[in-house]
Amino acid sequence: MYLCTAQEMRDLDRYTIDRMGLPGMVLMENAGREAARALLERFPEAKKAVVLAGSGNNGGDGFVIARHLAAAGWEVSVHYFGQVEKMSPETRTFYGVCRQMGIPVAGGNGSEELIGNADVVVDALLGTGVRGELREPLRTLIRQVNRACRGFVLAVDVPSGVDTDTGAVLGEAIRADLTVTFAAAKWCHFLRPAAEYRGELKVVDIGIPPAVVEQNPPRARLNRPSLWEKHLSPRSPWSHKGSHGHLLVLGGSRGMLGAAALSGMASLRAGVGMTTLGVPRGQEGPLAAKVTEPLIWGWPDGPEGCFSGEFPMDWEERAPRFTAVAIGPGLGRFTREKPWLERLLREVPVPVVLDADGLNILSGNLSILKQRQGATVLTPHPGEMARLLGVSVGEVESSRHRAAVDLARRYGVTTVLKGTFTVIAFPDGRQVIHPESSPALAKAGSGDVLTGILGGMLARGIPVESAVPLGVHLHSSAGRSAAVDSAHSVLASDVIHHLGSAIHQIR
Ligand SMILES: NC(=O)C1=CN([C@@H]2O[C@H](COP(=O)(O)OP(=O)(O)OC[C@H]3O[C@@H](n4cnc5c(N)ncnc54)[C@H](O)[C@@H]3O)[C@@H](O)[C@H]2O)[C@@H](O)CC1
Ligand SMILES: [K+]
Repeated sequence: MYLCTAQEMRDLDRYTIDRMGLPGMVLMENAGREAARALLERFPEAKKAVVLAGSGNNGGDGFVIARHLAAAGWEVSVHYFGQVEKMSPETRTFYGVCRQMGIPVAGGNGSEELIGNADVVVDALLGTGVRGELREPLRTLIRQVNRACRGFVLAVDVPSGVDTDTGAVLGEAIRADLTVTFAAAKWCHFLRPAAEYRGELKVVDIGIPPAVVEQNPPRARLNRPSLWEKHLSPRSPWSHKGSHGHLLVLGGSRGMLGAAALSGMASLRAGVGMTTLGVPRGQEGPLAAKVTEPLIWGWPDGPEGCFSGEFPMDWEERAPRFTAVAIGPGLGRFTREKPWLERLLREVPVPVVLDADGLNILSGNLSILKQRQGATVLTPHPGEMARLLGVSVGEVESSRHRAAVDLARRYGVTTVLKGTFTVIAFPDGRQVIHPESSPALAKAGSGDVLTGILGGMLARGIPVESAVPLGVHLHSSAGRSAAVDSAHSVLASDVIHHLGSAIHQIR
C-alpha cells in the first residue's frame, strides 16, 4: 500500500480522469460512499449527524456522505462554508442532489449547540487542497467543533487543518476519532503533530485503476509483508550454519557489554547462522559469562576497557568470513576512533549497519560512506540524526521523512529513522514507513536489538530493500507480542524471545 503526498494524489486522480476517462464525479461518489459505509458499519442504528462541508472537493465528499447516511435513515444536516458559485462542478452537483433529496443544507452556521447535539460530526471542510494557515471562519469553526463536540468525529481524507505533506497543524485542526482516506494513506497520517489528530485510520478504494498506480508509483509505501514475504521461505533441509550467513558485531566496551550481547542474540533469533561479537580484549571474559551462542573475538583494547583503535593481527584472515558487519552497540568513544571506523568502512565489502556511537563517530565525516562497496544502513534515533545532519532535533522531528531521505540520497545509504512510525529511506529516494507504533520498544536496549535483527537479515543475504523493512517489522511485531502483560514492563531481551513468534506469524 502506498503513501502519497498531496501532489502525488492529485496526479493519480488527474491521470484516472484525463487518461482513463473515469469521471471525477465517480471518484467522488466512491469516496463519499466508502466513508459513509465506514460510519454505517460502526453505528448499525440510525444516528443524528452533522456534516460540515467546505467548498472544495473534500466538501463534495461530504455531500455524498450526507446522501448515503440520509438514505440509511439517519437524521442528517449539512452546513457548508464558502460560496456555492465557487464550488467545483462535482461538489456543486452533489450539493444540488442533497437539496433535491430534501436534506437540510444551510450556508455557514455550524453553531456550537448543533455540533454539541450531534451523535456524529463529519469533517469535510478541508482535504489535501488546503494552502497555508487557516483563514476565518474555518479556524474558529474548527476550534468550536473540538470544544463542543461530544459525539464521534469522522475526518474525510485528512483532519481539516493539517498540512498533507508536512504533518503541520495550520493554526487549528479537527480532532477526529476516525479518518477515512482515499486510495492511499497520506504523509500527514504518520507525521506529528497531524498524526495525533487523525484517530483510527482506514484507507478505502475509490476505483483508481491499479494500472494508473503502476504507471505513477508514489515514492513511499507502507511497510507490508508484500514487500519482503518471499524472503521468509522455510529453511532448506540441506542447509547448515554456514548457509545462513555470519554476522560480525563490533561494540561492547566496558559497562556496555549488554548492548553487544543483545545485538548478537537478536541476530541469531532473526535467523543468521553464526554471529561473532568483536569486543575489547579485556571484555571477552565477562561477555563469555553472559552469552553462550555467539562467538567472541577480542580486539586490541585501550586503558578504559574500550577499543584501542588498532586492528587484531588476524583481521585480514578472518574478515572475509563475515557476510555483514554491525558497528555500534555499546561501542563507546575512544582515541583514534575515526581512522578505525574509516578503515572498517573502506575494507569491509559486505553490508554494514551503523548504530549508536558508530553513528556519532561518523558525524562530520559522512563523505567516507560514498567510498563504500557494500550497502550501508544507518539506524539513527532523532538525536543521532540531528548530529549527523548538523541540525536540531526539533528540525528532524518536524520533518522526519525529509531528513531521512536527505541523508539517504546525499550519502547513498539506507536510513532507518527510528521513533513512532519509523521512516526508512533508500538511496534512490524511495521510502517505506512503518505504520505501527510500539510503545513497548521505548526502552534501553531496544535499538541494539534492532541493529542485531537488521545485521542478521543482511548477513543472511536478504537484499537491503527487503531486509530493512522486514527487520523493522519483526522488531515491532515482537515488541507487541512481548507486551501482552504490559508495555511498561517489556525488556529488550523479551523482544528477542518473541522474534520466533513474530517470524511465525508472518509465515
Ligand atoms: N478527483 C479528485 O481529485 C478527488 C478528490 N477527492 C477529495 O478532494 C479533496 C481535495 O480537494 P480540493 O483539491 O478541491 O481541495 P480541498 O477540498 O481540500 O480544499 C480546497 C478548498 O479549501 C479552501 N482553502 C484552502 N486553503 C485554505 C485555508 N488555509 N483556509 C481556509 N480555506 C482554505 C479553498 O478555498 C477551497 O475552497 C481530497 O482531500 C478528497 O477529499 C475525492 O473526492 C476523490 C476524488
Ligand atoms: K477533512
